[in-house]
Amino acid sequence: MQQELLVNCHNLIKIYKQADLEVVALQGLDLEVARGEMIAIVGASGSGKSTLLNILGGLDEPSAGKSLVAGYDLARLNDEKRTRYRNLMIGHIWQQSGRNLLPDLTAADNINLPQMFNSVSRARYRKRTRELLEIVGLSSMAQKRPEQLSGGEQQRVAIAVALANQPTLLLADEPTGELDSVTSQEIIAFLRQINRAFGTTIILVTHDVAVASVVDRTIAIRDGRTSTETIRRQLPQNQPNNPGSAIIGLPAETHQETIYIDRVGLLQLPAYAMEQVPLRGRTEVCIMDDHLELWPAGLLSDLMGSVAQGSSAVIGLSARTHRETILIDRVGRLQLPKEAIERIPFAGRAEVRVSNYHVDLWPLSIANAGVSLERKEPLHE
Ligand SMILES: Nc1ncnc2c1ncn2[C@@H]1O[C@H](COP(=O)(O)OP(=O)(O)OP(=O)(O)O)[C@@H](O)[C@H]1O
Repeated sequence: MQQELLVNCHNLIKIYKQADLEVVALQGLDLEVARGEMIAIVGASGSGKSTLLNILGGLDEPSAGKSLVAGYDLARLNDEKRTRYRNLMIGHIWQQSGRNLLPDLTAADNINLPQMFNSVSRARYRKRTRELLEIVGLSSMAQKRPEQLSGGEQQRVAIAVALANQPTLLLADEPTGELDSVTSQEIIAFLRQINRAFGTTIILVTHDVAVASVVDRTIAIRDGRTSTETIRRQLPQNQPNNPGSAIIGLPAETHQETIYIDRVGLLQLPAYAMEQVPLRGRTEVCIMDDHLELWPAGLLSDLMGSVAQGSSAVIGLSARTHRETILIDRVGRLQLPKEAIERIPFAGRAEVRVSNYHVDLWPLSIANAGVSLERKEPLHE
């Protein structure tokens, strides 16, 4: 990742202890977020999304692992530093309006409050509140209490509250969970505008898969670990996606997934790859010069005829290509052969490309060459 990292978590672990019970909520999670990015975190209930957000927001302490945000080491904050971190660096938006806004205060006073806690002068916070109400399109609602506002308007005020102290990182935990789909889209689009206009880094937890088309990356968490990453890309027109492979069905703007590979080569293929290529049970791993190809076991021999007869120019494999058959389970989990991780420089992650008959894994450095991520320079206020 070329941009400055704002969030850098590695092997993050969170264990909750209750009486004699231990719940491992995060079990070795890796996450990197560049300054100015907007990413979504998705995952089943209980997968650890809120735990991660609470740690990043300084509301909870990690049990082990690296967790750095804007130079703050979240595992080593004393009370004073933690309060400063929460007040100055972080904006939080929750699903429930009651958690975002105080019901007895007007919209304007709700936005004033966090600034007053930060000892901002009255003149400055009133000016900032007026500006924020304008930004969220609610200037005329300044004196309304939350119950006098619609759900979408309440979340707009919540966004203004979260932005009050100009946070570096905005954390939104299911901010549209209680809204209808049209209002949800408006709020997500609005968060995107904030991200673009002010360069505020945003991490959004959501169940809404449509959000993937709005954010820069979507990271899926499974059982307290990062499992897949979907990057929204702009592929240049007329550029071959992958020389030497027939990638199917990728429009100019497409989603490609990056998966994580651990040190011993364990990985899980994304669901769509498993749906398109019948790899279940066993797969043949072909180690090419710069990437790996995973073929359904037996199919290659059928296509190439006898290996002893040489090579197939059509499918680009020579008889000398190193091949090995490995096991793969129903949900796409497998362990790459040692030789594969030694020969291909994955450095923990691979881009998945699905072809007609096979699934390819490319190291990011090679996969990214010539295919630029659609990113913008953050604007500062
Ligand atoms: N304070 C706590 N004490 C004990 N266990 C907890 C605590 N908070 C979370 N957990 C447990 O940690 C695991 C991860 O929970 P978390 O709330 O982070 O998941 P989630 O992905 O946000 O779920 P949801 O989508 O339902 O909000 C769960 O097993 C949960 O029961």
